[in-house]
Amino acid sequence: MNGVVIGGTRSGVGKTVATLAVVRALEAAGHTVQPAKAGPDFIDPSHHTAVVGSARGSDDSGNVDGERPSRTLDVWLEGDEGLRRNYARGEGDICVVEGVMGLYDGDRSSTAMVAEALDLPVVLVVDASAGMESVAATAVGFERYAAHAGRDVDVVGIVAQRAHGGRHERGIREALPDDLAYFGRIPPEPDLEIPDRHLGLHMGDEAPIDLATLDEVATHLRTDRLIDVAREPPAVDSIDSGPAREKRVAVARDAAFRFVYPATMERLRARAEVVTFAPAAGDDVPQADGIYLPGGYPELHAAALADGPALATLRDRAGEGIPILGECGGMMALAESLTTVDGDTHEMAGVLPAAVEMCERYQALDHVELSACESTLTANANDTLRGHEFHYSEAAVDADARFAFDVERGEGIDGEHDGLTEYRTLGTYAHVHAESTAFDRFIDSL
Ligand SMILES: NC(=O)CC[C@H](N)C(=O)O
Repeated sequence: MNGVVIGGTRSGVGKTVATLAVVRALEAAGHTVQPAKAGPDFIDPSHHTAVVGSARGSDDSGNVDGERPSRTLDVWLEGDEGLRRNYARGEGDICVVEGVMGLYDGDRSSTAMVAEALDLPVVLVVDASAGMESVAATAVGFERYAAHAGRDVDVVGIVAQRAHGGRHERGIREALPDDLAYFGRIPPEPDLEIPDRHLGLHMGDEAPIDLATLDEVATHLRTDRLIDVAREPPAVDSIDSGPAREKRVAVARDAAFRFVYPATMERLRARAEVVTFAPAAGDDVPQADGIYLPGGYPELHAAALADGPALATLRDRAGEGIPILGECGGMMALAESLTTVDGDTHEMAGVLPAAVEMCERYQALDHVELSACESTLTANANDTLRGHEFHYSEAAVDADARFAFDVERGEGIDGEHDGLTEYRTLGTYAHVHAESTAFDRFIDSL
């Protein structure tokens, strides 16, 4: 599958809107598009997933999987090879990879590193709201910087963000040197701003960009030129992740439990039967050999969760020794209680000895690395796991709480540890990626 990377000159330049418009423009030209996102984020991919194909986001019955979910490409979490394997499992004839921050920013998994690992060309999104010839100068700088820094980054052209047509656009285009293509513009348009994720944590289907507006914007993009520059990454061998087992894993999937990397679902499905259920919509937990509760927004559905049957069933299953893995929001549902920012406290499953409280600001947002102090559901003793943490809550744990992981990098639950354990239940603030060994170990433990 050919691909392009949409990189930005900085955070907040409008990469997400440019990416969504590129996706729509390519679809309008008859292509099947696989969206992807550099970095570990769950929010931007949800915006991609919501505009791709016929997918129009979720309803509360728990349908949160779009037709072609956006893939998470993170060099630090997956390694170069893992990243290429993940990319290769995408579907479509062209992959559009949205970058993270400014093109060269980030020392663990920058957009430049993702583009290098996949050998994909970079289309640079440059803010044109207050410039014309200087837009071209900026692009030349980003292109030349690669050689200066000894990087294998191929900036092939620009999308001018917040550019008017006519004289403005012409001025930008004519100032570009021959080796930088003009891929079109995003007009200045207030309706295209996505509400700040840090305040409201808007997912793609909760704050959708109006599709008609997006499609109008897409008409200003030069898809023919994008198709010309798109390239295919180096080939990879698929890895054998272990034999399929006659086991069944129940995965919570609804508006409360929605932070799942597509690669994780694929990995689980490759080795076990996966059944999904929607606890926030009143589903009970299906019969299964193991249960996975991904992260999400249990705090927004705390009353529905507390009223439904799933939490009590989780408590019973945990006591029976069924392996249960909860990540961040999933761990919160396994805790004793969850207090929202309004001060309401809801009883949760009561499996893990922690009282979780939502805070006004995010408490952690970064890559994490954990080392296992004991053999646990997702790791053997001394294994290291890489993941991502992003949450507004904090967890107050009982004095005799048992942790399975030391935190080598990141915050974990108390700054030093992650992985609360009781019975065969494990709850982490870390979300681990399927290219780590965690999910294979989980399947092996069933
Ligand atoms: N990453 C997550 O699962 C987030 C959980 C929850 N919404 C919080 O902010 O704490």
